[in-house]
Amino acid sequence: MGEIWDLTGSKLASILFIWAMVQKFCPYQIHDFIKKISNKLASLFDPYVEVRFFEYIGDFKKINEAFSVIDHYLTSKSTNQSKKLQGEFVKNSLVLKTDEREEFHDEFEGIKVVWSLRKIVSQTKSVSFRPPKDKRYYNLMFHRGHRDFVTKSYLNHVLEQGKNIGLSKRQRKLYTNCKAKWSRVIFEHPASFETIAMDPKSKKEIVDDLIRFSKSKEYYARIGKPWKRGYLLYGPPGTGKSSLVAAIANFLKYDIYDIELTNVKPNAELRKLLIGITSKSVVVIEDIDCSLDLTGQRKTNLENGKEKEEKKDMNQVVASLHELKSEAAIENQKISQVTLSGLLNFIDGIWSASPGERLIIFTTNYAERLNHALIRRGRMDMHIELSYCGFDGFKILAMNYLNLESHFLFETIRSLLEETNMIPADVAENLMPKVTNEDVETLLERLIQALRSRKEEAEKKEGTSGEDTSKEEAKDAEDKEFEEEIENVKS
Ligand SMILES: Nc1ncnc2c1ncn2[C@@H]1O[C@H](COP(=O)(O)OP(=O)(O)OP(=O)(O)O)[C@@H](O)[C@H]1O
Ligand SMILES: [Mg+2]
Repeated sequence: MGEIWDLTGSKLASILFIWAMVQKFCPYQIHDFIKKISNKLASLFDPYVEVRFFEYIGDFKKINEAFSVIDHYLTSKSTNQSKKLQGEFVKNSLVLKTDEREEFHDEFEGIKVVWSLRKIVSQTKSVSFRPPKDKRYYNLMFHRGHRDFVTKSYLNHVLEQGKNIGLSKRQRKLYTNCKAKWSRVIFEHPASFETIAMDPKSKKEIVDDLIRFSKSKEYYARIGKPWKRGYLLYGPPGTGKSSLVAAIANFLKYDIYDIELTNVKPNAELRKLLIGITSKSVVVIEDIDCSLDLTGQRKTNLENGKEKEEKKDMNQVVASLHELKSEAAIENQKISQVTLSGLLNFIDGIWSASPGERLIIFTTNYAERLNHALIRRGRMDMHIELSYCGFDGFKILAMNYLNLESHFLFETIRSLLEETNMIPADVAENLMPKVTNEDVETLLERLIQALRSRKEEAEKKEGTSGEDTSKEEAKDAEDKEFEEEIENVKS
């Protein structure tokens, strides 16, 4: 054994000596040539290919998206396998990651690869207070025989999975517009389909439609239509239209873009806003009927006497505001600048041309006031009515607010809800304790009381309207008698 080491040692010493001579006396061309040959020789004995994905592109200037997508993929897969983990607090929750020293072995369609997180330690001496940054990168190693498979199929799989994981984990945003600019806050609304009180059949239809839509990328491409869908939510105030918008965004894990049309000058600003809307988003225009110029029907109504008066009043208000020359007056003037055609262009034009899945939702209290062109199928594909609280809706609210599945008072509530109209917001309000320690029975009794008085009010109204009609009928009969008398006198 010792002899072998002696022999190898002396051979190694001779090779190093010759290499030193070559470096000293040979010209550079020969030097490079020998280097190339030695690299080729080395690759013959090393069959592995390595790919590095750096965290930053350039000099820490731009984040490499591939790195973060791979990070999502590996974090989700490796935490189940790794023996050494690292804990980090990310956005207020604990995330476990594979320790930097650990390798992660992945297998896809029978091909094995090895991932590791490495870093190039910075050698530069920093003059600032900040410590110099190390260059972190993910290293992917695989057999060179699988080069094509890994660089195409496997990496596509990693990027797709990583993107989906990233999207489901990201903190979603609520965007609102001030003129042509979006400002954003973190979107954290607790609404979900489980907590929305509405007819279970329509709820199922919406959920099915959303699932179908979110999985239909190829379908939309095949039929040559943009990957968009429009919903019109209509119903009285307090029936859950805004809550349903939040539940839809939560279900799809989309951002929300809440457009305030009265803040927008048409066309130019609307177009600018559009360009800023990203994929996987719900665009909402609440109370769309409140913008006068959006409703053709309303324009014709303005010709009617009562509405004419309203218009006159409006003009007076606007005029007096103008007199004040306040900023609010100028803003008010903008209301009339939003046009129906501007909005139709918004839905059909550039909006449709931009890639990615998007949902557009209009809400209104008066669906019948909207111009047909705006809500026809193809623009607003689903028309969803949110209405007064039924017994199914009540049971959901009782579960949300009281954690109550059944109670002997439920039957009384069922029959009262069948006999009278109460919006879910009012039912919910009655189920909320007004003082501490109010028990379930007291709250249900209060709701029953509210329903009974609502019913009595409705019956009284019906009674008075009945009286009114009989009064009118009596007056008509009197007039007729009077006319007949005159005719008789004339003849
Ligand atoms: N269908 C519902 N399911 C659950 N909660 C509801 C429902 N409807 C109303 N609520 C409750 O009432 C409150 C008001 O509801 P929401 O703002 O969604 O009504 P809306 O239909 O958008 O009213 P508006 O037409 O005035 O904008 C919500 O915060 C929610 O707690
Ligand atoms: Mg609302």
